[in-house]
Amino acid sequence: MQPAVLTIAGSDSSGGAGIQADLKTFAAHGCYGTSVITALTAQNTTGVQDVFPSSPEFVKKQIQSVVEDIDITAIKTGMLFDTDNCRAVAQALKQHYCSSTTAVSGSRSAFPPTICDPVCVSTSGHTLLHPDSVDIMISELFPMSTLITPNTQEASLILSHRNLEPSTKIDSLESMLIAARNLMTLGSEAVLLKGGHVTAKMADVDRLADSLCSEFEGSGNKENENSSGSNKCQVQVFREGLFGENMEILQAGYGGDLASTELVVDILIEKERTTTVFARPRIGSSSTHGTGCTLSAAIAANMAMGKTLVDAVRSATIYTHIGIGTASKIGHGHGPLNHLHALYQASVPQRTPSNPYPFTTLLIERSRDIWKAYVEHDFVKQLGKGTLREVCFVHFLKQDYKYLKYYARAYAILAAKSTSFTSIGSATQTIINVIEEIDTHKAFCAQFGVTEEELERTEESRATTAYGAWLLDMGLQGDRAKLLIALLACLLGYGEVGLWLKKQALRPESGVILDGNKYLRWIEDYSGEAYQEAVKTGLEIIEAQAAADPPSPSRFEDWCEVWKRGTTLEKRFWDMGLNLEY
Ligand SMILES: Cc1ncc(COP(=O)(O)O)c(N)n1
Repeated sequence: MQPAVLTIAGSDSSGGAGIQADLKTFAAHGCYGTSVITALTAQNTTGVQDVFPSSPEFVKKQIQSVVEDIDITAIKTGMLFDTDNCRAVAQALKQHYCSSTTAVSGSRSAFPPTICDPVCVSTSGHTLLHPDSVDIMISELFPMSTLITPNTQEASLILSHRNLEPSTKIDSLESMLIAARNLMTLGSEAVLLKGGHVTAKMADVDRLADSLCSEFEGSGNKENENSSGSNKCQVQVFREGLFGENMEILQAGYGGDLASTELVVDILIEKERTTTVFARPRIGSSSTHGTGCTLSAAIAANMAMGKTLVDAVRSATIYTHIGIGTASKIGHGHGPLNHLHALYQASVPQRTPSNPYPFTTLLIERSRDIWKAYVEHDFVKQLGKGTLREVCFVHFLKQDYKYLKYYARAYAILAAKSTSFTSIGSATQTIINVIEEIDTHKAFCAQFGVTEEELERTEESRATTAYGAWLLDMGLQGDRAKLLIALLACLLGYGEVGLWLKKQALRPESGVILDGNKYLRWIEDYSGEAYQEAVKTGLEIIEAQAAADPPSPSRFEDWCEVWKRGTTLEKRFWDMGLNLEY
């Protein structure tokens, strides 16, 4: 299925914004792009040199030609330039979509999802919509729009035309929320207010989420990727490419100041009580020409593919973010984004100072539930409280001893698949580390009355064999990256568990106690410097691999499956520990 999507916008001769950005974005999403040109611009990355508008009659004709022949699944509008063209667009669309006998005349439900990007002024400061046309755009186009997507400057301009607050500067998340709510009164079904020009930090996002939740009588849920079950209100916060829950291990490796990371935040309001906040790290780049066009085109394409509005906006913000992050320098001014990144590589954000582990963050985010089930397993909690039955711990230790043999052998395969002395060396070093870890194991076991002979004689449990054999299989399948990811779930998970337990111990209500805990040494080992250093090295290797050879979307999906499987097998290993299953 290749849904047809229509853009009604201006042409950008430099190819970064307008019609050209839209068509590339549609293509990148697997949609068939059609276009109605409202104006030609003589434009490049340094500015707009001239504009030559299409006549309103010709705009209407183009729309009729397209919609009478092709079944359009979503529409986006961009630069409309003047009052006559705004009217022409509204009339032609109404004429087609509201004249059919089945359509409720004039009602928005007659239209395909319609995204209105109220383009008013170019980034370079050139007028793209006559100031006296703003009123017509509001009265004619907003009521037929599923979503409008102004930036803060456009929002100020639009609101000032209706004497609504804040008519001047929108420079904080609080003023963005007020503006977005006021924009909701202008007739569109939903509003996405883009905060690219607003400076925000993590604490600002938390404060906004808290105030939204308390405003809605605490029935909202500000957890990442969760929504409240109540249909009365919904508050969601998406933090993309930023460390979230159960990512102690990534934050520890980061070593910077997360609180000072500059974020870009967009606010989506669908209904009075349905608000979604999208936050991501700001990329310091001059390749931002056409960002607004690209975002609205991506939302339209995602909706044409059947996504809900929230999902469409979420993936469009990620698509656009990666487009900025992977852009090549083109032209002498504000260059275009890389619209086609999704065709060649998966949507993995670039490494930045605020997140040096974007690939790993994405892997964890993609299978967050399994990861949480693994690192916050009952076995781990009981171990932290010191209530874990000794027989379970000993059983686990014996099986872990068996497992580590597979683990070391898998690293030997990794060494064989490595082509530089550095990578051969680091795989070999891990084998040496594992052998040293075995000594710790033996010492532990001795402490619990288990001799080395008994360890060797232990029968392997099914969970151990399944996990170990799978690791070796991943090694034999060919892709070095796949093997690295297969090994990562273990390396990272134990580091996370060590740090998580240490953190829990600071919260008396968690019940985790380190003083007098008979498993303290285990916790100390995995939260200790040596193990954490090994984790850091592992993270560096996997991130370097992903950055040096960015995966295609399908290869990335394969990798996600490997990660998910590894995490599941780890979780089953704890299950086995608790249930003493052989
Ligand atoms: C044809 C056309 N449409 C839209 C924009 C806005 O894009 P930007 O805000 O990046 O200048 C533009 N410059 N040209």
